[in-house]
Amino acid sequence: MQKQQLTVVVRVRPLNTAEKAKRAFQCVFPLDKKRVLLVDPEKFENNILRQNRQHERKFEFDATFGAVSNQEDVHETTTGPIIDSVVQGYNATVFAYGATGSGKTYTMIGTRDRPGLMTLMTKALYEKLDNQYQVLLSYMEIYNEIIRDLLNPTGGDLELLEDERGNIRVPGLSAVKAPNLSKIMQILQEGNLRRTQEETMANKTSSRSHALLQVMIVKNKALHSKLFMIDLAGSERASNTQNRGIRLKEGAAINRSLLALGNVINSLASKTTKYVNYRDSKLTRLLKDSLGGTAKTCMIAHVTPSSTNFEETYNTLMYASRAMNITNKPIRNRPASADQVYAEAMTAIRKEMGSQMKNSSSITGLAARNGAGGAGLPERAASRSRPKSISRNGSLTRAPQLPMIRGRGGSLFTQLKEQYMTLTDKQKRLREKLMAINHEAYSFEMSLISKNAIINAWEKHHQDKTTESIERLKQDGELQRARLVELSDQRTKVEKALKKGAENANGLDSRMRSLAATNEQREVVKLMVKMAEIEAQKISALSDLAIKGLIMDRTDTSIAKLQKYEIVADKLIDGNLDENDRKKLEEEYRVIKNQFHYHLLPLKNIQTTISWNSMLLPKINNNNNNITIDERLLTATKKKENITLPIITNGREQYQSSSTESFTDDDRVKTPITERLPAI
Ligand SMILES: Nc1ncnc2c1ncn2[C@@H]1O[C@H](COP(=O)(O)OP(=O)(O)OP(=O)(O)O)[C@@H](O)[C@H]1O
Repeated sequence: MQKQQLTVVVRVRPLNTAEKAKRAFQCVFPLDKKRVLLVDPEKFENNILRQNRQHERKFEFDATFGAVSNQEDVHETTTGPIIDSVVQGYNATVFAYGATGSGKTYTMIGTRDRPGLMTLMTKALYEKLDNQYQVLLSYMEIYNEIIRDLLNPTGGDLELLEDERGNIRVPGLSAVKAPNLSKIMQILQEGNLRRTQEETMANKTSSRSHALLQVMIVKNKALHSKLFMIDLAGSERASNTQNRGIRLKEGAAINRSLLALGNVINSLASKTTKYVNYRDSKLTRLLKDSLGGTAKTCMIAHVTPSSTNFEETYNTLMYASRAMNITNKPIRNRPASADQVYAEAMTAIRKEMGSQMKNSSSITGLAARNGAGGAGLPERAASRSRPKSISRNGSLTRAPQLPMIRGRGGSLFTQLKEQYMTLTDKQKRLREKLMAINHEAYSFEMSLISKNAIINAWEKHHQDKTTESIERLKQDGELQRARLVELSDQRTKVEKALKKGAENANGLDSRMRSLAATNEQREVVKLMVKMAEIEAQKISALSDLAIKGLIMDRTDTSIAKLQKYEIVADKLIDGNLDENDRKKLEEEYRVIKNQFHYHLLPLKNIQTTISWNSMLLPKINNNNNNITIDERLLTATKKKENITLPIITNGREQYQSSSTESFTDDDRVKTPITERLPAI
């Protein structure tokens, strides 16, 4: 188990009293150390939907734990070996997956009497590290794609940044030393109380967010290794189609991150995929340097044994079992992705080209043996010895001319072909790099536009005052600006290399065309050029998609900000507040209100923002360097921007008439929202 990169284990918790009261019975049975048996409780019922499903199914994992296994058993078998890797300097991630009430929090956090893996693993780390190492703990949650510090609840929403070495950072996230076990337990318990929770049918205190404990091991002031221990949100929420409103949004966010996590694990386990897309969710972006590479990953899938939860259990075991299959047979079981289809097509075409080239060289060889076009043979000699054949009208004619690749000319064509293919691969890698740079830069640009607008609006009206959130916006803005400068440099370099590569490819293309002596060779050249073009188009399309994804993220965040704004407005209206509290709340209200409005600005500005994609597909994109956003997206954005925000006057919420709201975007930047707010 130690050598694998991805370990998948399953834990089945005991049947609880509520389940027993409902006369639920056990439908999952651990068979031995690795296998579990799932029995369909509706076995004897005549359910048409289940007729084709197996009634009993065995699943095999790296380990299984039943009701009699305790926290130490799980730790010793599963996560204990991971600690050794972390001590050696490798990053690692352990995550608990499963439906609500299946025991994820119990395994990861546990109780005071039965501490979970977060405590046991941290304790094991302490025992193995000497005093030249420092251990720092951070505890955060991701709820609806928003990161919050669970150790500092007043810290607001946190951003994700990636430095030039690819290290992921969350500026503003607190990191504390935890000298002993009871302190770790205290941190976890307190943090957990701050987690977004809600009562579900299966669990009174169900966690609706992903909770991440990050343990950083520092040696000589440098990061030695990083360990993530994650209690994921319940997977059932992701698949519940009855959800509406907040639950629907919550489900969509959970679904998205669990799907993204699954995709990342798929790609990492595949031997053929070079590009791993971490960007689809905050969760995977955050884990970028702790999943993959030499990092160890362990998934602990959780199920309840209860017959009443059969569907969830079935889904969880299938998810875990897919992860297992990937580990054992990486290529065969991997779902076909666009990349894989492309890679396979490329291999097929290469093979085809290879055999075509072999044919042509064997013909050439024959021709050479016959003296036709043989090295050093004069053309006349070659034509003299051409074989003759009988024409339809019976007269003797010259046989069709054999390929005329002369000696060294034939091998030169092959060499050029090889060079062209190597260059195509190199261009592909450069384009992928450029795509990643574009994506990161674009998200920073959007974020900076709104940050600047909020700060300007604030400063115009409160020159002498500042708030914590404004300070944080400024600090984050500085970091983002610095990163943008770096990205811009990187982009210039990559673009230069791409341009040079394109020139070389053109040169090779013309030389190959002039050397191609047969239809087959001309066909090969055409195919290779076409393939290179398709490759460029594919990456360009992927890049546009990724940027559209960013825009969607942004609208999602704006909705979350609107919800926050509503909460503060409600407090202002309802609360029996004293003067101090009211003042504080009003300030917060203004900042959030500005945040909501200005957050949407970049979505409109985007049409005039120069695309960072210019070099991804020069031939097609050169005439139109702007990102084209599809109409639907713009209409959706417009609709959201037209939301009229209420004004709080004397503790009452009032809506402006539509005429006062009819300002242009430029007005909006110049005239901050605070200016249009009457004094409260
Ligand atoms: N292995 C176990 N042994 C004993 N009790 C357990 C075990 N696993 C879970 N439980 C109990 O089952 C209940 C639900 O567990 P828990 O809160 O850990 O579920 P969860 O998967 O984290 O749920 P949610 O996703 O809703 O947060 C808790 O009361 C917990 O103490």
